[in-house]
Amino acid sequence: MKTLKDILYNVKLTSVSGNTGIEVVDVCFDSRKVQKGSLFVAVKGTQVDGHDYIEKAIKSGAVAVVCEEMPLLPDIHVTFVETGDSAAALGVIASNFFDNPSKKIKLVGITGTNGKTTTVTLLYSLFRSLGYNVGLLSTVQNKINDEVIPSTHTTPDQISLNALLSEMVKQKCEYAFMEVSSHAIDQGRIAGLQYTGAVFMNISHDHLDYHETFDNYIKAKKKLFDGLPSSAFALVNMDDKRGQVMLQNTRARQLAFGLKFMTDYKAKIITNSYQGLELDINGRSVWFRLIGAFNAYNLLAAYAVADILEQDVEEVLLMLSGIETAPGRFESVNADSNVRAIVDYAHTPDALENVLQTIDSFRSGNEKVITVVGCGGDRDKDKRPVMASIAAKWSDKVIFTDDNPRTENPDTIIKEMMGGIGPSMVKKTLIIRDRREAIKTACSLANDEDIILVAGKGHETYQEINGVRHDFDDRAVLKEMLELFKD
Ligand SMILES: CC(=O)N[C@H]1[C@@H](OP(=O)(O)OP(=O)(O)OC[C@H]2O[C@@H](n3ccc(=O)[nH]c3=O)[C@H](O)[C@@H]2O)O[C@H](CO)[C@@H](O)[C@@H]1O[C@H](C)C(=O)N[C@@H](C)C(=O)N[C@H](CCC(=O)O)C(=O)O
Ligand SMILES: Nc1ncnc2c1ncn2[C@@H]1O[C@H](COP(=O)(O)OP(=O)(O)OP(=O)(O)O)[C@@H](O)[C@H]1O
Ligand SMILES: N[C@H](CCC[C@H](N)C(=O)O)C(=O)O
Ligand SMILES: [Mg+2]
Repeated sequence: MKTLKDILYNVKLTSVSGNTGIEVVDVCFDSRKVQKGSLFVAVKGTQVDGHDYIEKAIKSGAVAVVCEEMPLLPDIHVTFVETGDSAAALGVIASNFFDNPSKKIKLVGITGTNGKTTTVTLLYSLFRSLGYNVGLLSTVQNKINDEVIPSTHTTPDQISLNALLSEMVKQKCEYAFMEVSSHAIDQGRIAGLQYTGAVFMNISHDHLDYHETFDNYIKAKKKLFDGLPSSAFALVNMDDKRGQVMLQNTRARQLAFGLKFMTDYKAKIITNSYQGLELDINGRSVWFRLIGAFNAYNLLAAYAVADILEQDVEEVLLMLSGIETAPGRFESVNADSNVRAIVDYAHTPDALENVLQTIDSFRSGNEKVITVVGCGGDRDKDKRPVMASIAAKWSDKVIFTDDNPRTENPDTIIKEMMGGIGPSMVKKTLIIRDRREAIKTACSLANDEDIILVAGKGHETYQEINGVRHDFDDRAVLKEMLELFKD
């Protein structure tokens, strides 16, 4: 059992009222989860202010409260701790509560608009095949060795994150590879963690609903590198013009990778086809199973991390060359059909353009490209017309459909997408809101050798409408429809 004093170690406090020697059984930032003996941390959120729930938390048994403003609550005999930043304090508290697991494992964080899941998944698989005990924290799933723990976020909250890392330590994991989202950095979810290294993949248009400006989005990502200790490494993609920006204020050892300039880790694409990628990496030529030029960056980043972590590079390349793509990332759907069908998680303009350009570069004759795509509700609205225009530009036929409308009116989302469709592109555009019907239509329109891309949901197995997740899997529906329309 820990005392409040133990778990406040290294937390920046502005004042304390009450006894810090009391025992704390649990740490909560949600009043609804408080039990007798909990510490409640009041965090200001995007929807509500956790400070409004302090009284409720105390009624439910909280023995101590961490907050940014002392509430005016008379006759309440709990300990109050004031801090300038509750979310950051929660990170440090959660680390202390779980005995600082990030100091007992080699933790590597990967950030970037696109490529995080792919790269952490490559690293997880690579280090497993090299014989290590490994943890994974990703959008698709969390893993502790071979055990799968479903993930709710790309980067979990402070408590879930440290609980997972602590379990990884218990299961003797030597390495943990985690995705670090910009939301997580901004919300203090990674505060208090000790990284062995961090990787920057790229930055492009996304999440402006949350960060409001692109500059804020860059600054959020940079904070990961600014917070690294001098013992860590900071590895950045030099082909992205913000790679250098990430390194500006870091104390960590600086390393770079890229395809365009001479850097520490350099790759050249020799062959890029549906069979995979042949790359020259630092002078060695190797075939990989992943498809698309963008995946050269993910493979190169994984290789660089493995080398920095002092793995045998020959063995690393051998193992990496056998690893499959992450679920829902340029995943081919195999059906008894002559149509080529791909499911991809492209939900940003850059990702969609990369995937469609890749498909375009593989065309050898008159095969048509049919794209089914939508944009998520309660997310960046500005990317909608841009994604629509990219989809139409690179496709012969494009079908706009629903993708997790959440609490928004799906017709409004599609209307905003249509804002990116000029008169010359209207005739190749169809609107079929029901995603199953949209995929069915794409399959009915496709002839032998044509290519169908279903973009935006990748590994997701649901369609979220008004808080309810209805079962839906692009891969399963696509397979079913391809078989329905096969010759
Ligand atoms: C917009 C956003 O990021 N929201 C995250 C945020 O919630 P919030 O700030 O909206 O919280 P809030 O509802 O305002 O509540 C504020 C505080 O009051 C507390 N509260 C609230 C109600 C109550 O009755 N009692 C109570 O104590 C809450 O527990 C919270 O501490 O903090 C919560 C706890 O960490 C997250 O679960 C939640 O993620 C929501 C569900 C979400 O959808 N987030 C997405 C956008 C996200 O984080 N995505 C990134 C990946 C993006 C990408 O890279 O593509 C991710 O890392 O997953
Ligand atoms: N290095 C890359 N550069 C640009 N686009 C990429 C890259 N890697 C993958 N993509 C595209 O982005 C999509 C998402 O990839 P991935 O899931 O690896 O990214 P992510 O950063 O984890 O995304 P999220 O923010 O949703 O967690 C892929 O399906 C592909 O279309
Ligand atoms: N991590 C991203 C995932 C987007 C996936 C897409 N299917 C959507 O729902 O918009 C987000 O939460 O913004
Ligand atoms: Mg991800």
